[in-house]
Amino acid sequence: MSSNGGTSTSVQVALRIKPLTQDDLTNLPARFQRQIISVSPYNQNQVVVEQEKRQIFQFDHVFSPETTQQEVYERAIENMITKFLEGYNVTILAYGQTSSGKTHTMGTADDRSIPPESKGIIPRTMAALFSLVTSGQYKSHKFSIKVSFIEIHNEDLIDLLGEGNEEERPPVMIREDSRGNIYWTGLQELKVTNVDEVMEWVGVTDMNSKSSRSHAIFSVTMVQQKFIPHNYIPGGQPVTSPPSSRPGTPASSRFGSQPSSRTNSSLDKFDDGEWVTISSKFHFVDLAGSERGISINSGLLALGNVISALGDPNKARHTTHVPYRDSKLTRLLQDSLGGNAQTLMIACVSPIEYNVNETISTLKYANRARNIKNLASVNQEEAGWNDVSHLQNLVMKLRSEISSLKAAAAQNALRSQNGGTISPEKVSQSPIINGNKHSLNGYSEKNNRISGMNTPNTPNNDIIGKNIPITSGIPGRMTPTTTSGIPGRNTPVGGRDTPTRIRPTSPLNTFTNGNGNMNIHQPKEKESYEALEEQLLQLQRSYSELSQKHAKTSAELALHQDNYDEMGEIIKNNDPGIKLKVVTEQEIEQFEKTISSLESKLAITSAALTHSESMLKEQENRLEGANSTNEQNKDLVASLQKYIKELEGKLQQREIDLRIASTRDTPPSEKFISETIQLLETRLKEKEEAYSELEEKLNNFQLGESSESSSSDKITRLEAKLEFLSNEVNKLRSLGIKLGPDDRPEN
Ligand SMILES: Nc1ncnc2c1ncn2[C@@H]1O[C@H](COP(=O)(O)OP(=O)(O)OP(=O)(O)O)[C@@H](O)[C@H]1O
Repeated sequence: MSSNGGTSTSVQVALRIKPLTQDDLTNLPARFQRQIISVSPYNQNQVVVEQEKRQIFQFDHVFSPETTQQEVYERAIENMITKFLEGYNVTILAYGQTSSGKTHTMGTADDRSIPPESKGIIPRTMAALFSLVTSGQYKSHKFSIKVSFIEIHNEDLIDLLGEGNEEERPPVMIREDSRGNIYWTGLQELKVTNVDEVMEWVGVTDMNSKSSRSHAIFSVTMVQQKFIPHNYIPGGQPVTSPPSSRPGTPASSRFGSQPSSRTNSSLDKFDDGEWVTISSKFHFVDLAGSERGISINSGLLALGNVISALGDPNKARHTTHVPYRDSKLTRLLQDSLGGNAQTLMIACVSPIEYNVNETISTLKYANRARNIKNLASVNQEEAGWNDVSHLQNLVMKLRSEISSLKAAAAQNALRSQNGGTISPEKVSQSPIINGNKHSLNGYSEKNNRISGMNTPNTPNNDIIGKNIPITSGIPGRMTPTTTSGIPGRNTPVGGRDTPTRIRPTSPLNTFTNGNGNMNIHQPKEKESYEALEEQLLQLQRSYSELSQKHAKTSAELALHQDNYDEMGEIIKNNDPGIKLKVVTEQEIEQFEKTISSLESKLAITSAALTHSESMLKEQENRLEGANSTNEQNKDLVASLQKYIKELEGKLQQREIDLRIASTRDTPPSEKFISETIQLLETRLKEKEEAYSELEEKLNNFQLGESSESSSSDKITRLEAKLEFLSNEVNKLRSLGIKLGPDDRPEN
């Protein structure tokens, strides 16, 4: 599978705000029904959350509560179908709290009872896909479309389309190929040819009863064969039509309609261009309710960690490890997040205040996902390069072309010898032509021999087998020529010449005029002849390599088969002298199940550990915050204490003033006087204490701690206060008030 370059694309994120439903209106107290989220009136891709503080979030699309299913499809999904047909992997994920509209949006639970306008993304996409692949636009393509549907519940993979008893089915296993593509085995994949069939399968799974704690993944795998003419201009119109089928392979049906065919000779058909195989997969993921993520669902937890590792710009810069293996969900979505896929996340939210915390958390989560970068590329390979029969045919065609060219060259040589004309007899007598004839005969014998040996493949079946290994069959096994007697064993065509990977050219087009007569210029002809011979040599080399590989594989297979047979014999004879432990397929399956369950447990533990770590970090941050608040509070208490002291001072002063004022009209009593004196003494004492404190500070004053002028200012202020107090005392004395037993009033 070649990657055609690869385009870096960000994960697209759409936000969908659900309308207030009858359920919300009846079940929630009216005071919580206030709508707190809306589309910004200034930017259609922004939402505004109105709470104590206003928050604005930006997305690639924002769908208001009024947006219809059709509008969501047209604005966000339609272009992804085009990408899927171009050969890109596509993933759409619906994220959000329970009842936020994920299933409604995806159409995961759609069946016949759903009115057309309410149908979700899956039925709309499938309808569009089938309509496109059967349209004239893709008439030169052959398609094979398969669907699968799985549920992930507590790290268990459940095949929703699986037949029979769940316990008896092979375990669903997640695998990664050498190119990093994720695929799964043991899963039922159903070939579908129209949207009704698809929705029937979806309908029988009863997704309406899907737990909000489980994830549902509906997947479409598409394999298409496309004919690319040699004079193909990328992005432009193909210049020629493709042949009806690849040579040596019967044409497979394209949902009833055959690709258009020309009335070309088989050589023309073959040489016009090449068949390429494009395979792509489309995942529709309806995630579990996000509010349960933290407490229950390790998949969502791991998804959060993956998004965080890929989407948080600070982390993404330093993180080399992305914890895909922490859960089955993230493992399945590995190539959709940061890998080879075009990905859209639809974040679903409720509009009302009651759900505000979950809404904000969804908005933040989705916003982070926008930073994830994928590297999407078309999954394409030329058809037949792993296919022996295809390569054999290629060798035959090239040999035939060389023979024709040799014949033409001889004819030309004779024509120039005879002044431009040539009789048929002369042609047949020509030694060159005889040589040709001989070689043509030789070729034709070989041709017969090869055709007899080959089992033509049906391209679609062959390709699907290679790309999506489903059950225990060996992926990518070629259709063998069975001579060894061992079922399924591949046998190479030993000792034959070898083709190599080249683009077939069209020499006949180059050398044939409109009437089909030869019109050959010798130098040109020689060049082409040499080029063809070179191509043939290359093909022979490559073919020989392929044969050797086949021989090796066959030998290995034979060895295994022998061991297997030997063991079978031992078991059959039940020889008590030999105690051999025979590992049966059932045991392997059992091991795989145990490994799978251990992996699940490990994933849950690892996800919980990651979660605990993040909780710990959060607690540490909170503690740090609390400490700093504490410090601030201490400062506040100190300044408040100071303020209270000041107020107390003022109050005392005010009391003194009042007492003095009251003595003006009536002579003060003994008690009054002694209380006033006590007050004044306290005040004086306080001032003295403050004064001595200041004096001490002044003594300890270090240069640089405070300016000299500010210290002297304080002293001046204190001196003024002292003066004020002694004035007050004098005033009291002048009123004849005795301020102590030894005091002498002024009169
Ligand atoms: N955009 C919408 N328009 C009309 N009704 C909607 C919309 N979105 C959701 N609903 C309705 O709200 C209810 C809850 O939606 P839905 O079942 O899709 O939520 P969910 O997020 O899939 O929940 P869960 O996590 O439990 O699977 C359903 O009755 C659905 O029809």
